[in-house]
Amino acid sequence: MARKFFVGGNWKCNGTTEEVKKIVTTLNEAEVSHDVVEVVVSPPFVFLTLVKSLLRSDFHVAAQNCWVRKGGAFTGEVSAEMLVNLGIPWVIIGHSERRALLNESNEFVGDKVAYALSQGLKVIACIGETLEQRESGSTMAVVAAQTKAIADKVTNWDNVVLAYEPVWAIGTGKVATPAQAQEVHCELRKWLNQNVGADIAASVRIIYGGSVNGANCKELAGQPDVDGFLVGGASLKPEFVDIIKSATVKKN
Ligand SMILES: O=C(CO)COP(=O)(O)O
Repeated sequence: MARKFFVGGNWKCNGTTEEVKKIVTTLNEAEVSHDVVEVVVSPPFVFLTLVKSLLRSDFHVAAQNCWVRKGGAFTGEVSAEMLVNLGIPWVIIGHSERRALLNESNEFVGDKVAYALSQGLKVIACIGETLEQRESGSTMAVVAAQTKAIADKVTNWDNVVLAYEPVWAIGTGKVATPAQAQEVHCELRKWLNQNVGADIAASVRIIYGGSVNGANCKELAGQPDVDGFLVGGASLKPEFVDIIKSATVKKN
């Protein structure tokens, strides 16, 4: 099965109403065919309905997190049921900023992914090693353990996109080289093949995140196991359109 190129824009904790409207206008005017690329933008919770109402219908919206189980007495949380109720199709789970700053463990992330899927959401599940882990040679062990915690709880991977985001590349301007990204994506696909199944390994999209911009996206997109991007800083700028258009590299 061909893996459709996927470009996500993670706006993180950024934006005002005016800025959000401006970004959406830029996206709506972009000459991009959804035949070659699936585009999903992820504003903060408070802007989800605004973005959904203004954004072109061939692009979709993701929340940046959701609660691990059914909603209830969990002050400050937003449940998967609420996202479904608002017609939000996607959610990002396990971003390294949440893993590091909010102590989300591999198991907690696995539980969240499983619960969100069970409610009908599609999930962008994030994994990735720190600089220290890379330098000590444990990159694959780390990302395999993160992926295993998801695989332990998930049987149907149809609605999962795996985002490999090395922590040392996030927001640092220090992008992984195309070879570094390809190496990990290829190993992850092998891991999925051995531990989850051949069909799933062949069909799951593994996207790269970490300092992707308009200048480096094409070469990264040219790697056989790079199926798209999860973009932070550059997704707030007009160059996000160039990143979306890097999908055409796969067509050549
Ligand atoms: O964390 C990221 C996307 O989720 C990547 O962020 P940057 O593109 O700003 O490095």
